Amino acid sequence: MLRKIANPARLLTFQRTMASTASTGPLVRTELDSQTGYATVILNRAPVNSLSLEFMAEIIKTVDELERSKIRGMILTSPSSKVFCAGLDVLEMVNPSEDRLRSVWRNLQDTWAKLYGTSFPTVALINGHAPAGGCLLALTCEYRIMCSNFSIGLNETQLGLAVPPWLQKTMRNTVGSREAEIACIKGTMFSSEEALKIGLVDELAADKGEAMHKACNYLDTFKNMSPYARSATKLLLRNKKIEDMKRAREDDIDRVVKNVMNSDFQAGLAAYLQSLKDRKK
Ligand SMILES: CCCCC/C=C\C/C=C\CC/C=C/CC(=O)SCCNC(=O)CCNC(=O)[C@H](O)C(C)(C)COP(=O)(O)OP(=O)(O)OC[C@H]1O[C@@H](n2cnc3c(N)ncnc32)[C@H](O)[C@@H]1OP(=O)(O)O
Repeated sequence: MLRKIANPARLLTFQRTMASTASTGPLVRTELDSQTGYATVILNRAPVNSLSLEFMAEIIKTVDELERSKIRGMILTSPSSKVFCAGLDVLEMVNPSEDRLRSVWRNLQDTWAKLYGTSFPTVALINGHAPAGGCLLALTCEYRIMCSNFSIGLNETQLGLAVPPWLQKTMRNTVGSREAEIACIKGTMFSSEEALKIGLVDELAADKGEAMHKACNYLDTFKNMSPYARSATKLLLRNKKIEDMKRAREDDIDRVVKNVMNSDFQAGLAAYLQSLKDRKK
């Protein structure tokens, strides 16, 4: 839970330390298997794949390129041994300029929409923790395979954030209304095993190798199917939700701006950032 913080100077130290953490190589790497036509998309923003404005722009660009390349399937994963994606870059929420905050939120909406509406089949290979925005990325995929001993969930309320309607709906479609309602309100983080039990993930794997094997198995189920029939059906199932999000997107952005610019939220966020640092001591 969030605590109030008395000393804003501690927050500045945290900001500097996190901003100095650089990724090596491109923010998103893609490996294409020319035999199968499957692309592995590797989220590559060290140390925890937190979603900054620029990182989300790269993800969107990558999906656009994959659509143009007519791939047969996508596996979304991380090079880390511990973290799939740690959610939004929390620094994007620390005293942001309103313009940047609006752009961040717009990019998050677009990242969700782009991944949710791909014509090709998608698998999330969740080889590490996936809180908040990390769970969002996994939920956009058609199928989720998670390695054991990690956690996943929409823990936004624990951070003082409301879960937007379009994300609530995605969760509802995946785990059912009752589980989604309780999980979103409480901000529950599920262990891999619990996530399997409620249907938040479809399969577990002992390690990344096994998860990759299972991911290819899922994609192989479409090998002899007309890509047109497959994608048309998927888009008929999903397009309305994307259109609904787009129709309400300005209200959604206004709500987030109000939420994040609020001084109580900023105080709570400072305490949360400090608690992340303290965990390491
Ligand atoms: C901008 C507008 C936002 C408005 C939002 C409004 C509504 C949103 C509602 C729903 C939509 C979806 C959006 C959700 C919001 C979010 O995603 S908020 C982020 C939530 N994520 C977390 O709370 C995760 C926090 N991190 C952890 O729990 C752990 O780091 C981990 C992921 C479990 C990994 O643990 P591990 O021990 O391996 O690593 P460390 O903890 O040592 O972390 C390494 C390093 O990375 C920094 N870091 C961790 N998480 C983040 C992050 N999300 N953003 C930026 N940086 C992060 C951490 O501080 C360490 O840094 P160092 O001390 O400098 O080494």
